[in-house]
Amino acid sequence: MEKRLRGLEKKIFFEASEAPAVVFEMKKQVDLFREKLESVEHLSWLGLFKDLSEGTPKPSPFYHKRTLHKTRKECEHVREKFLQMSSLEISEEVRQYLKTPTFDNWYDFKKDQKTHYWWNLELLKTPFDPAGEGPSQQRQKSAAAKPQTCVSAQMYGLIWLTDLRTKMDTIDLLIMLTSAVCHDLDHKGYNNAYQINARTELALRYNDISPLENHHCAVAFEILEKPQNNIFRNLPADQYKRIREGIIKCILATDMTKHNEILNKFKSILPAFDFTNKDHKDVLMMILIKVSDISNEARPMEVAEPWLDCLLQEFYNQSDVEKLEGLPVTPFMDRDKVTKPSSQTGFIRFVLLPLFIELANLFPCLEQHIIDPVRKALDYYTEMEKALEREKQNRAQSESVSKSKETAVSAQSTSDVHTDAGGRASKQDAQ
Ligand SMILES: Nc1nc2c(ncn2[C@@H]2O[C@@H]3COP(=O)(O)O[C@H]3[C@H]2O)c(=O)[nH]1
Ligand SMILES: [Zn+2]
Repeated sequence: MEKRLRGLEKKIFFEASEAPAVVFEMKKQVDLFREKLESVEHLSWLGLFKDLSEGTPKPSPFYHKRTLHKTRKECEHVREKFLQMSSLEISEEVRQYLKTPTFDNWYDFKKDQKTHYWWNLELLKTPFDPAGEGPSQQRQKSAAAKPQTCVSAQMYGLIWLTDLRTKMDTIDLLIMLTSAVCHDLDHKGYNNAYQINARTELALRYNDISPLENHHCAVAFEILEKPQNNIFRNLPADQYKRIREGIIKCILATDMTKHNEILNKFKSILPAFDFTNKDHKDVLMMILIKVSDISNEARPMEVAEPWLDCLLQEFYNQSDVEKLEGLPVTPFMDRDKVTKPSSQTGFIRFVLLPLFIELANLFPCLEQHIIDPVRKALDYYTEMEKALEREKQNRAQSESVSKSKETAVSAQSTSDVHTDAGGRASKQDAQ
């Protein structure tokens, strides 16, 4: 928003040489909004919260183009929180709740004494980074920060709902859960298309091949390389190799440009799906992380919608930056082309449902948990889309009515002038 405002301001300066009062008013509002984000602790998952007493420096406007490193003090602070949480006992009630796909990431867990530390989002802001100086999660700096919790919780829920513990090895489950936690580490808030078009450091490093996903994965292993972080350090080498291979496969599968390829592979093996076949299991693992990754609409509306608003902000922000930097504009992110309902009806019809339906072919029990809520969301956004369309038509109609009224009034006054002048002229002629 700030960038957009700065762009508009530049344009106005060019055209009017002085910015009108409304621009200053908007700037004031943006400052107030930023202040709120920086000072309200429960919004800290957005990554803008500043503990002013510690005097945290402001991120540079080009923070998304470089990698941030935590200071030792920040790392110690996170480690302390991590240790506090690790020693917390989780009640049976919470355990059961976490097995359902209704996880509410907006819930203020701080109010709930039973879950106070465990779900303190501070941990989830920096998963697996209790002591090292690994790169932080940049996406937390973007408005659309998606706490890794949602995806990990969805994966955990899916494992329980489908009773995967009886069908797959524990190692496979460990791979899926770890991948879910790490799948968006240090997300830049700008997608691969942007990375490639803007020739960012990541695109250069990974030769334009899934730059973000390669980065998320590399960051995960960079963190795990430190012995104090490495939760797999006691495993034999062959198992570690299998886990590393599995995590890389799962995280790379979250690149949405691979969506059709993976889904088609899954469809082709479905009729004879075999849980003892490694290739089949590998594809299923990729499908499960993909489902978890994009399953926001499977959550209750009051949980899903605020997250979607953040995602759209991220989209609009990227397309604004693309416009400002003269890069190709990603169409589904363009604020002039997409609205919330149009974005969702398209995404649900063409991406979500086709994927979820195939998974439910293998696990029919999922129908009620992930497909029914997504269909409801589709109805909701279809209605919203229609209402917006009606509103647009009404506005266009009333604008054209008022325009034709204006034309009629000006035509009338012109003809009055003419008649008046004509009248006087004929009077003069008579005289
Ligand atoms: N329009 C829309 N896109 C989504 C939704 N959920 C996930 N996505 C997209 O799917 C992508 C998955 O990877 P990312 O998290 O990087 O970015 C995500 C979004 O671009 C959704 O509900 N609506
Ligand atoms: Zn991602």
